[in-house]
Amino acid sequence: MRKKIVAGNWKMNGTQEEGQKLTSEIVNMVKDERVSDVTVVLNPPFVHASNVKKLIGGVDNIFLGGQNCSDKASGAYTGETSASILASFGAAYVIIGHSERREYFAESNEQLTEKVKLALENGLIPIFCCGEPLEIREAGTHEEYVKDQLTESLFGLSEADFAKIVVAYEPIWAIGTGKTASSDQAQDMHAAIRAHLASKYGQEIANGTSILYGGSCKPDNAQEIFSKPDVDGGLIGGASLKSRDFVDIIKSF
Ligand SMILES: O=C(CO)COP(=O)(O)O
Repeated sequence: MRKKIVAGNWKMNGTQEEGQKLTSEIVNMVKDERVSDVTVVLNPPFVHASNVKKLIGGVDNIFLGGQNCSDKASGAYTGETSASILASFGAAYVIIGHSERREYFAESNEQLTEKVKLALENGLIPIFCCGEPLEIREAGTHEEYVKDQLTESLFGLSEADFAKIVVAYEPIWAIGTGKTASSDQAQDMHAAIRAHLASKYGQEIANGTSILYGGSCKPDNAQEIFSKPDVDGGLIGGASLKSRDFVDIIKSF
């Protein structure tokens, strides 16, 4: 059985007070409503790490994650946060290769490989993002595009390392646009991704890899998307900033 995961990506949102309120509300709802069969990951801006870690303290299925980490281990890289620093604050996951990082910070597939390696060396589980822009979807070459992203960043990993990776498919045209992929579009891509992983790492590892969908996932479409056989959860942006919506998405399996 693959792990079911719902991860909230707060992006660059939330004051200290807002982050604490949001986290407390999510923790209370998850406890009160006995949501225990889904792994929940909160990925706040780095400075929230201690507060969030403290607040999720007693709940077994809620974890702290980062939205990014450096491709360097340590040193004079002003403004960066390393995988080891993140791990020392109690993080268990880290998002790597989000399309906003690729686009606005020009992150290359090679740099993402370094980030993945450092995350793994420090005991963090990478949530590796892939996904195509609109023009690629319209040209009908989206499967090749996404497969290439995975091949270039991940296929140098050993089997043991690859088996720890979580993949998130986020079509760029669906992020923050209110335009979600249909559940069939998500399923088709997730199945293609799994087949691609199997071609390199074998069916058993591919079958054990959780593949999350991201892009305008909301309480009213999550159930339909999560019902698909190759969709193992979601990476949630906007709706992860509203505790009720986020927990309703978690409960959509
Ligand atoms: O980018 C996303 C999560 O990483 C998705 O964002 P939205 O849910 O706001 O579309």
